[in-house]
Amino acid sequence: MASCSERKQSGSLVAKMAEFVELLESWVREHGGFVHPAVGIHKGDRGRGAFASKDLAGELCRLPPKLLISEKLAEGSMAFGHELRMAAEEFTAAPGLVLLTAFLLHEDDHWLHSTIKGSHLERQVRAKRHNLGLEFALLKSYVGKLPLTWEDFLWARCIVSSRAYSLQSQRCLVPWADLLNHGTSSEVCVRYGLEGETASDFVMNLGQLVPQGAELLQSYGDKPNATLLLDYGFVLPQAPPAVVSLAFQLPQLLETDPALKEKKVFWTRVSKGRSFRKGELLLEVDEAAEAFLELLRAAVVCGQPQGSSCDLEEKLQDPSVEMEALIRLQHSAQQALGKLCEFEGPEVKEDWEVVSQQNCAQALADERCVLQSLVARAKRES
Ligand SMILES: C[S@@+](CC[C@H](N)C(=O)[O-])C[C@H]1O[C@@H](n2cnc3c(N)ncnc32)[C@H](O)[C@@H]1O
Repeated sequence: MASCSERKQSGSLVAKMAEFVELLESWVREHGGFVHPAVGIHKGDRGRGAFASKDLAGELCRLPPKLLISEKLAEGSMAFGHELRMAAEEFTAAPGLVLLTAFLLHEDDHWLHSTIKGSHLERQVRAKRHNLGLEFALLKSYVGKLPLTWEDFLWARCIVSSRAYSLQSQRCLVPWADLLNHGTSSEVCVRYGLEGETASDFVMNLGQLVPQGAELLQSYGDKPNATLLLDYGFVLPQAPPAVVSLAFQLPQLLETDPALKEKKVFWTRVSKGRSFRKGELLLEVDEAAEAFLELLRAAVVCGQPQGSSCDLEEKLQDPSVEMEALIRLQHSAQQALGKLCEFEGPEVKEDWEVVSQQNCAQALADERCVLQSLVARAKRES
C-alpha cells in the first residue's frame, strides 16, 4: 500500500504533468498547430501515452514546419553547425542525430561567435573545439574509471597546452620553470634545455645580467596572436603576422578540351590532392601567399584554351597568367575582408571577458592587416 505521503507525491506529479501537457498544447495552437482536444495524455499500462477520451477519427494533430526542429535548423542556428555537419557526415552514420543533439545542448550564441564570424580565427576556434571533443572522447574511452567531466578535461588540457615544454620531441611539465611568462625575442633573457651527464636535467640559464626588478621572461615560440590566444589566452601588441583563410574555386575543366588529360594530371600535381567541397577550398594563407598563388596560376592555366601539345608548366611563367592570378588573389582577399566584421563586442562585466574581447579584437586586427597587405600587393604587382 502506498503511504499517504507517497500518494500525495504521485498526485502532485500527475497534476504537474497535466499542467505541462496543457502548456504544450496551447503553445502548439498559438503557433498555428492543431491537437485534437479529445486526446488525453496520461499514464496507462505502457507508461505515459495518448488516449482517446471519446470516439476519434480523422486528423489527430498538425504541426506546421516552424514548430519542427529539423537538422537544417540545427545546422543553421549554431555557429559551428556547418562544420559539425561536415565532420558528422565523415565520422558517424547518423549526422542528423548529431546535429539535433548539439542543438539541444548548445547555449545561446555567445558574443564571441558573432564577433569572430567569417574570420580565420573562427575556423581555428572551431577546429580546436572539434579536436578537443575528439580528445575528450578518446580519454573517456581509456580512463573509464575516472569521473571525467568536460570541465575537468578542459582544465587539465589548458594546463598542459599553456605550461608543457617540448624537450627532445617529448612534451613535459616542468615544475617552477613554468612560472615564467612569455616575452618577445628582444625581451627574453632565459634559455633552457636538457643538460648534465645524461642530458636529462632541465636547466634554465640567464644569458645576460638581469637588472633588479626586471621580469624574467622565456619564449613560448614565435607564434601569431591567434595561436597565442588559443593556446595561452593572451596576445601581444606586436606578434608575427597572422594567417588568414582565402577561398579558392576549383577550375572548370571542359570535357571537350583537347588538353583535358594533361590538365588533369597537371592539376592533380599542383593541387597536391587537396579536397574541394562543392568546388571550393578554404586555404590557410600566410603573408607571402605563395602556395595560394601557385594554385591560382595553375587554375588560370587550366582555364585557358590550349593545343593538346601545350606545355602547361611553361605557361605558369607567362606574365599574363601572373597578372590574372594576382587579380584573383586581390578578389579573394577583398572577399575575406568583407567577411570580417567590425569588432563590436557587447558590454561585458567580468574582467576575463573584457580581456578576452580585447584579445579577440587584436587577433582580428592582425588578420585584417594581412588581408589588406595582400590586396595592396596584388594591386601593386598586377
Ligand atoms: C606557463 S604560464 C606562465 C606563468 C603564469 N603567469 C602563472 O601565473 O603561473 C603561461 C600563462 O601565463 C600567462 N602569460 C604568459 N606570458 C604572458 C604575456 N606575455 N602576457 C600575458 N600573459 C602571459 C598566460 O595566462 C599563459 O597562459
